Amino acid sequence: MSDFEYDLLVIGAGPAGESAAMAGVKNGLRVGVVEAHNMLGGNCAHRGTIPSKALRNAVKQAIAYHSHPLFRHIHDSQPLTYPRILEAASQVIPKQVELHTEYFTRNRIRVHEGVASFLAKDKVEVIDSQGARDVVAAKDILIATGSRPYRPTDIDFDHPRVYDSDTILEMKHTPRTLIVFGAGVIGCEYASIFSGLGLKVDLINGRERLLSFLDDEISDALSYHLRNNGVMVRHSESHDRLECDDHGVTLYLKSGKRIRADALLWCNGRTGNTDSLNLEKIGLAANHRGQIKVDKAYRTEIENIYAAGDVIGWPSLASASFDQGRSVVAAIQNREVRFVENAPTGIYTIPEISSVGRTESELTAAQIPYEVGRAFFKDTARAQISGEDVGMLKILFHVDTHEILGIHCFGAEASEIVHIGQAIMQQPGEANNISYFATSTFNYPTMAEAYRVAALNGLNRVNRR
Ligand SMILES: Cc1cc2nc3c(=O)[nH]c(=O)nc-3n(C[C@H](O)[C@H](O)[C@H](O)COP(=O)(O)OP(=O)(O)OC[C@H]3O[C@@H](n4cnc5c(N)ncnc54)[C@H](O)[C@@H]3O)c2cc1C
Ligand SMILES: NC(=O)c1ccc[n+]([C@@H]2O[C@H](COP(=O)([O-])OP(=O)(O)OC[C@H]3O[C@@H](n4cnc5c(N)ncnc54)[C@H](O)[C@@H]3O)[C@@H](O)[C@H]2O)c1
Repeated sequence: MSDFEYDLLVIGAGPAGESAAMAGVKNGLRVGVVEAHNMLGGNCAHRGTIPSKALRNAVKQAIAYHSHPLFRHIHDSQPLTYPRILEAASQVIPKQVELHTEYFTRNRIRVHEGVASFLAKDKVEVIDSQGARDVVAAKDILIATGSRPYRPTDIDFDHPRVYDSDTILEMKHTPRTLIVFGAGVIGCEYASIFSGLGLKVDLINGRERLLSFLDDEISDALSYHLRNNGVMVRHSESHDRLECDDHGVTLYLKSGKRIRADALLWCNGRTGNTDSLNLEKIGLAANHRGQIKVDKAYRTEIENIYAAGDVIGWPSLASASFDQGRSVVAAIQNREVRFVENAPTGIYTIPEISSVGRTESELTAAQIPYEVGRAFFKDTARAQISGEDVGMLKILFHVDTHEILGIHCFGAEASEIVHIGQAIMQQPGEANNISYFATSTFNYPTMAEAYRVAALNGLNRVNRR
């Protein structure tokens, strides 16, 4: 017996779950959603993408204000504290919740508030915070439960000076020094935020270079600018132990180094939210990172159960999750499914980074002859006017066909700028050609000018051969 019945039941109302629910309703399915949190938006809106981007924006505005000659005469006696920027940044969350709630209301999608766990392949129970229980049945079920920070057992996350990317959003003071352990995307973004706020930051990287999936030149630029902004980047390190006391933390690294700071932000990895789902009941297992394996139609090993978003692991992006959710509905309805790959990267460090397509190292390894066209932001009128002149756009293209193979950018608005190139790169056949940028007229002054400069730079190099 069940209390509710649907065509599609979505567990989790983050980007993957929400987009699947919307696509389901628009395509004629009866859709129900289960969400453990008492507000919509998922971890994306409450703990991940949105708060971290809002924090960064607040810090960037403060940096611009303090460094702009126009405001130099204004003396702000109040120091900029973390709680102050957190308060400013937090204002976006209720707006996000309102937006997401409106989507569900307008599309008349019922949201069951509570934690879902499987009773059978087509049935889940939902227990709410008061202990009330509903049984919900559906032909197809999507697991879109997202992820949370990975917490190794030897780190005391209950200590008031130890944070992860969730609890840092509750920090009530402004440390003077901070260790950011883990230099993945989250670690690099938070290192930028806190160094922008004036903290002395030690960024501990387990690998030999920062964000090694990036083009080497961009990764090197990030290291340079983080260091330039006061971040001490330490590569190839791993932790031995962490000692905490009333005044701070001491991190002992396996290399023998000992680093002392007022607080530690642990940013090393994420775990899929699968432990509450009772997957054993239906014969489904998650891997050691709590992630569920899917095929290219986002189907798990059980035919009517799908998974999307962070719970399936790579690429673990809100951008990809939105598209994966829609793809799940296409799969359920036997329409053509887009497996989401080649998502651009948009990394909100200071400076910002974005790229799409292949890197120089990948093209070299694949023995594809390419040429490089570069434009430096300092040489564009728009960047000179805005004063944000740190940055570069780099276009990689095939030396014979001029097909664009990769676009790599760092500097202000890089994550927007990359889309101009992406649009051309995704054109079929010969329409994907760097000459587009040399033969089109762009608004001036804009950052699109960088594409023209980079294209001409690259084509001139080919013509010199
Ligand atoms: C600090 C940080 C910054 C980030 N920045 C970016 C960025 O700039 N750009 C980008 O593209 N991505 C970014 N990401 C990644 C992005 O936030 C995630 O990829 C995205 O949120 C994943 O969406 P999702 O739908 O899988 O789930 P989530 O957003 O994780 O939501 C899952 C939902 O499922 C619910 N849930 C879990 N278990 C159950 C259960 N058993 N029953 C009912 N409900 C349940 C949870 O309450 C939650 O609301 C960032 C992540 C972090 C942590
Ligand atoms: N701007 C953005 O696009 C943005 C911003 C922040 C986060 N994110 C997404 O969030 C995800 C997580 O970011 P991140 O910085 O934590 O790291 P990451 O994926 O780079 O992981 C950091 C380190 O932790 C290890 N690790 C990961 N999960 C683990 C687990 N469960 N157990 C043990 N070790 C584990 C990894 O091997 C790696 O060495 C990324 O995949 C990223 O796509 C994106």
